[in-house]
Amino acid sequence: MTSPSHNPALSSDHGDLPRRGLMFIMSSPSGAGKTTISRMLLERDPSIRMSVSCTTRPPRPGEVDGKDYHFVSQDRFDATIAAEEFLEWAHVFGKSYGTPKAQVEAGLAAGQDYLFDIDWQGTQQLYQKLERDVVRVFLLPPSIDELRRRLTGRGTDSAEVIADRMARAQSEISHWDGYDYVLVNDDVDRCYAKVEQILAAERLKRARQTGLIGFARTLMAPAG
Ligand SMILES: Nc1ncnc2c1ncn2[C@@H]1O[C@H](COP(=O)(O)OP(=O)(O)OP(=O)(O)O)[C@@H](O)[C@H]1O
Ligand SMILES: Nc1nc2c(ncn2[C@@H]2O[C@H](COP(=O)(O)O)[C@@H](O)[C@H]2O)c(=O)[nH]1
Repeated sequence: MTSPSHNPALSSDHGDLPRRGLMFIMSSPSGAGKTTISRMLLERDPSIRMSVSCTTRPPRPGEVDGKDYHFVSQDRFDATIAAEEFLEWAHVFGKSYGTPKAQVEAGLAAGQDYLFDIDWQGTQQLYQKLERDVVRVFLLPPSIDELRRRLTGRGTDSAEVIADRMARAQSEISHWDGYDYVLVNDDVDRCYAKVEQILAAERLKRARQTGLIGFARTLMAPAG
């Protein structure tokens, strides 16, 4: 039911104005916890949707095609690049990863928020293309030893893959200053709470509130 004080320029009784969606990017060295925090966010916040990437790496145990990634051949990946159907793509750890364009562009205009688990190269590309829509968050592990423990403890990768990811961790970490927010993922719940706060504040940014001009006009119109 509409409250007596309801202004029809508001999109809901909660005082929300129509707004453009945002692109919430989480990056980190492998094993710092992006997937863990992303899953919590997707479970708890129905207003954000995962941008599912394409990759040429094989699935890990438990990963589902179309949910965790679109697992594709290198030929298929290359054809998608040629057709300009990626918003961004990069080589990471010897494999190809890319963000499909299709759903994201239309969704943003309709107010849909998207979550991206992508590396620093992809983050730079998205920032160059869609700067105003992008929110960049970088997760750091509390220590390098803890990062190794997490990669080993996850139990999904061979010793060779873990060694490769550890060898690249410091170079990944060197990109921390290309992000808007940098969080140390020491305790999962504490880190998640900070992510939630960032998302809440970013959603309220004036520039995203496409309904603001019209709403302010209704308030400034001469009383009739
Ligand atoms: N704050 C934390 N404390 C302890 N363990 C954690 C924490 N955050 C994540 N982990 C654990 O660390 C391991 C790696 O986490 P996760 O898979 O989320 O990392 P990732 O950054 O997504 O890695 P990748 O880039 O390789 O996909 C998992 O086993 C996860 O349960
Ligand atoms: N530039 C992009 N990077 C991506 C994308 N999808 C994932 N990633 C990053 O790759 C590494 C490795 O991921 P993993 O699942 O194999 O452990 C990690 O840093 C991801 O953030 C993408 O579409 N574009």
